[in-house]
Amino acid sequence: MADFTAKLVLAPMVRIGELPTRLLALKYGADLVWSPEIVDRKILTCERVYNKDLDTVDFLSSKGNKKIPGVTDLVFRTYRKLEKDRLIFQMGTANPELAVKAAKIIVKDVDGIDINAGCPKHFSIHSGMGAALLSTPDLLCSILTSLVEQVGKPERKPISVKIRLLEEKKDTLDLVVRLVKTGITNLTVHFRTREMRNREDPIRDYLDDIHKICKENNVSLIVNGGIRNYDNYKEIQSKYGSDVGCMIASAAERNVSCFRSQGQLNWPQVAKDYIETATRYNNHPSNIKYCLLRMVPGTASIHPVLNGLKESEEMRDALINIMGDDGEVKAGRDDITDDSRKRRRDVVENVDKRIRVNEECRV
Ligand SMILES: Cc1cc2nc3c(=O)[nH]c(=O)nc-3n(C[C@H](O)[C@H](O)[C@H](O)COP(=O)(O)O)c2cc1C
Repeated sequence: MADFTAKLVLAPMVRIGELPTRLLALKYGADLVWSPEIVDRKILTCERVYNKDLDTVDFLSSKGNKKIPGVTDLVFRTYRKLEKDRLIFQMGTANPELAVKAAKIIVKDVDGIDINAGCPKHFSIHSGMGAALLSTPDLLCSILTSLVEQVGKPERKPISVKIRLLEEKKDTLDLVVRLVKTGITNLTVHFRTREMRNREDPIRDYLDDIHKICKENNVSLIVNGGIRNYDNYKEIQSKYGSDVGCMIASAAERNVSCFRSQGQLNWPQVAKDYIETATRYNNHPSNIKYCLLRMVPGTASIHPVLNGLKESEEMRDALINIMGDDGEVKAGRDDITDDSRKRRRDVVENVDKRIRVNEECRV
């Protein structure tokens, strides 16, 4: 059974936390990785398929993907050989019965089920999910106890929850006291309130109180919010206790090697590693592009090159053959094929055109 105590983990992140990012996070030193949030109703439309070409387990939706019509029906993919014992599946739900039904579909292929009770986005809260559950603690506790009794115990898999701070300390502590009695194994607290943005400093004023309640009830605590890298994780542990875990989101979105105890790698190296992993596991090109454009700084000359590409192989070519180790577009490479040279010329011309247009706009 996955143990959360004192672990350094990759946060759940919609779109970012697909298989390639999770595998890289594990490679670079994360102890556990969270899937992006997937809502119960979506899981209920899925069929489990073993993908023998990739050796992955895929969950395919019979309803397709509304955002990219006709393009993909892949909802979730896991590579058990590397993720086994380390993958926590995050679910969005506002209904105990649906949560249990959905969890039963997925539970054998993951190592824990986490409930999202912290997302402040409209799509979550308008249907009572995410941070809306902080205002309906009876419902949240009933979801958690149902999952613990009907899925966690029979399948021997941990059930956990991720929350944010409430406006008042007392309300937050009252909620924590209730949550730790539901049978959950771990509590993750994003130490910001629902109204706070990620760029604001987290509030850790009563982390000790939350930690004490967790400890007394044998529930592990993972601290989230503003943690940038491995050294930060060690600082948090030395300040708040060696049994405290840490979860990283935004910093891993920018550079997933932040989990390395030896210090993070430079972004071009990580981007190359990412594209190799993403193409190997046949990740969707639009998702590859989305993730790459978050890790490649907007000031790097390869950024507009990537921005102009659609196919995975083109992005791979751009990062492996066109970009130098410094993250800039290389000049004068003669060891590349005619095809990639032509494509390179096209994209470089494209960049030149964009630069010219930008400069003309500034005048
Ligand atoms: C791109 C992105 C997607 C996110 N998606 C989710 C999600 O699916 N579920 C969730 O509980 N939180 C989600 N979050 C919130 C993070 O898990 C985390 O709580 C928050 O970013 C604070 O951590 P940080 O300061 O390390 O960024 C997301 C954050 C980002 C940046």
